Amino acid sequence: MASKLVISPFTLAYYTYQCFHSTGWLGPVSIFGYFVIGTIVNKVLMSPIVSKLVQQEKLEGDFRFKHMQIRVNAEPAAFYRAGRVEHMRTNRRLQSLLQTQRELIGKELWLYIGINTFDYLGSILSYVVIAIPIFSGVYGDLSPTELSALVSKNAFVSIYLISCFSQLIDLSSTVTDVAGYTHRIGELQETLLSLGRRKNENYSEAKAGWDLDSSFSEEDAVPKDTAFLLERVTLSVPSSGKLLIKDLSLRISQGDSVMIVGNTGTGKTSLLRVLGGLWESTRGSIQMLTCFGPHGVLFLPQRPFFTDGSLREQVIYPLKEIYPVSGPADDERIVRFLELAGLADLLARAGGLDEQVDWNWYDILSPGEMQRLSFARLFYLQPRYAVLDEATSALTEEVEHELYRVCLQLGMTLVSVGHRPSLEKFHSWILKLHGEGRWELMRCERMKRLPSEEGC
Ligand SMILES: Nc1ncnc2c1ncn2[C@@H]1O[C@H](COP(=O)(O)OP(=O)(O)OP(=O)(O)O)[C@@H](O)[C@H]1O
Repeated sequence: MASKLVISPFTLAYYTYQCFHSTGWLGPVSIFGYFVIGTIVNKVLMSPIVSKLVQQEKLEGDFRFKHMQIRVNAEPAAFYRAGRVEHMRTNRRLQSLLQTQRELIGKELWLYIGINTFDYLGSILSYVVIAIPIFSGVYGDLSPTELSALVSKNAFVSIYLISCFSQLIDLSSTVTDVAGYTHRIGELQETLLSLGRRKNENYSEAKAGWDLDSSFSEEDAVPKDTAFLLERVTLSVPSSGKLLIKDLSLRISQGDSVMIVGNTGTGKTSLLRVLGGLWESTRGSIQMLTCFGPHGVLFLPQRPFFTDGSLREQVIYPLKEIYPVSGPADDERIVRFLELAGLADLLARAGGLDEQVDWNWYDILSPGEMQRLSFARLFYLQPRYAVLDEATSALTEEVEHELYRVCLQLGMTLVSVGHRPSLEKFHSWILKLHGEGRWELMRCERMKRLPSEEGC
């Protein structure tokens, strides 16, 4: 397509000149007029195709997403006996995709008819251009031999000029495809750019990336052993504006583990999202003063996350390579942490640390095992601060006790969201969220209540 577009202006200019030379002004003017009409008709036929193509791409994405959703949730859907309803819903998406594809084909049909008609009439036009001067007597004084030589020369030039235009018109179908895809990609880019521009001014993060030796300058007023500093933070749900926390001031420092409690929907996970910089606070400032990563801050989300790959890759995630050095020492550490997490048998099930398994980790692990594996990862990465969002909800109190004990033994300061009172003993502070912006901060051992305005 690009080569045709680049070469076309030169061939058009050359054959326009040749055509003018052979047939006078009548030839080029009628051919150019024909091209203008063809372009207008094509434009009218192309416009609805672009928007249909964008719609088709969106529906195709929705259908693939639904397909993936069923694959991932096949077991829960089977427990609900939801085969029929899921089949109906998936079918509905497929039908709407097929309907759009049919409409697209219908519109493309008219475009193809337009293109072919233009090609067909173009070849007739070339003979009309040649015939007019002959029948109007311009070449009346030529002998039949001279006339046939002239006709053959003129025919070549005008046919070639029309064919140059036809090639441009033939590009219409390719142009509509490119325009549709470009439009869709443009929409994605605009969304990403607007997200990038909406810089979170209330949030600052210590050196991005996995900085293992991060430290702060001496002049820094905040002690080096502080992970988060929140000043009068107000937090609302972005989509609905529902107020969750109002004017929260909090400092989370080394050794001062905090447990966040509260009813369902009061904003516990949302507060962690704000700490992690995923959500913006409505007001106030949040500083993450310790870098993210091993020896820094690590988040354990409510839903465990596993990647594809070997058991080792699950444990060291999100490190790409084995840190600090590959080899038996690292293998021993991983095995020891798997044992501490209560997953000694997993090594045999996976066929070793580096066996490339062909299963989906979500399918072969129970919810409790997933949480245990997440803890094995935490033990391996050994952050200074671990932010745990209901990370032991599928485990018994005894197992929970053991895992938390190991975390503290490894020197981690914890920020946990949890519901069980048995967790309190691992924390120095309890932040209780009451909803609608209200909260209270309590010292854990003595449960000394502090007024909302004071920080930790
Ligand atoms: N991605 C989201 N988009 C819009 N609203 C959300 C989103 N996630 C949570 N919410 C809403 O924000 C409010 C707080 O949710 P959050 O997950 O923080 O509650 P929680 O206290 O952690 O609850 P739970 O104890 O059930 O985990 C809820 O009303 C919830 O519906």
